[in-house]
Amino acid sequence: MIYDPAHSDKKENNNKMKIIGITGGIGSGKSLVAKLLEDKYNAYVINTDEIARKQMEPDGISYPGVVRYFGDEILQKDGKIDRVRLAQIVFADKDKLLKINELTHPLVLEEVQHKISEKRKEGTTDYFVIETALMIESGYDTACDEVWYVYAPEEDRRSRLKRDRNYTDDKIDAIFASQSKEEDFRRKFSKVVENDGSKENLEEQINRLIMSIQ
Ligand SMILES: CC(C)(COP(=O)(O)OP(=O)(O)OC[C@H]1O[C@@H](n2cnc3c(N)ncnc32)[C@H](O)[C@@H]1O)[C@@H](O)C(=O)NCCC(=O)NCCS
Ligand SMILES: Nc1ncnc2c1ncn2[C@@H]1O[C@H](COP(=O)(O)OP(=O)(O)OP(=O)(O)O)[C@@H](O)[C@H]1O
Repeated sequence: MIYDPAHSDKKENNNKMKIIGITGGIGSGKSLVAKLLEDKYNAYVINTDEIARKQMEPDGISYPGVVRYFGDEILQKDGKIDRVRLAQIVFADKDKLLKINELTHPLVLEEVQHKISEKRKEGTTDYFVIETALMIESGYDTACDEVWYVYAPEEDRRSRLKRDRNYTDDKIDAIFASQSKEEDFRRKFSKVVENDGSKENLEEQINRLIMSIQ
């Protein structure tokens, strides 16, 4: 069966807006899946990396707490947070990673919840999509009707990150080590998108998952 937005009953009743969490390790293809949902299924997508980034800008809500804890060594001359430096610190030290999570995730979750209410009120969105690598650590899944885990083999993710973002092997290793493992994701989330084939194959899986939503 193919999804047909014209016959979707969700448009008439904004309470039916479904909240889908898209998770998976770095470079697994979450953004690609989210983009497909946006383009074909009238979805509105938010990305928690982007929210966290905005909130850590000098006028952002988490900036004071992060700077208080990590000190001037993470600041650039212009007062902005030096993200390269901060990444070196948190991805090399588990306690510091936990600390940055503690300082940022509750504020990101608040913003996510605020956006959900806004979109419910507007009543024009069928699917509200929360894209995050940190579904398990952050508890964003508490806001979701269902969560899809996007899987891709580590070697594919590594080569995409090197090709598209110029990441080094060391940076990739540090981030892989800082995130939940495949078995953790599979244990927690039963709906899986296997992103180890073509884009067409990905589209078919997404169509099937959308059709399975009650
Ligand atoms: C460490 C920071 C400064 C690096 O910034 P940078 O611009 O280089 O990278 P970006 O934000 O795009 O993240 C790169 C990748 O790292 C991964 N990642 C980011 N934060 C975390 C984290 N806390 N734990 C594990 N992986 C993470 C994500 O998969 C992301 O795709 C930044 O990621 C950050 O502030 N992280 C802590 C806040 C956070 O957890 N944000 C993510 C979702 S709420
Ligand atoms: N099936 C695929 N075939 C080829 N390239 C792909 C495929 N899936 C994703 N990619 C590419 O791999 C890169 C990583 O994908 P994407 O940005 O969607 O991952 P992500 O999970 O959102 O990463 P992050 O955790 O950093 O947000 C992108 O450049 C994307 O275009």
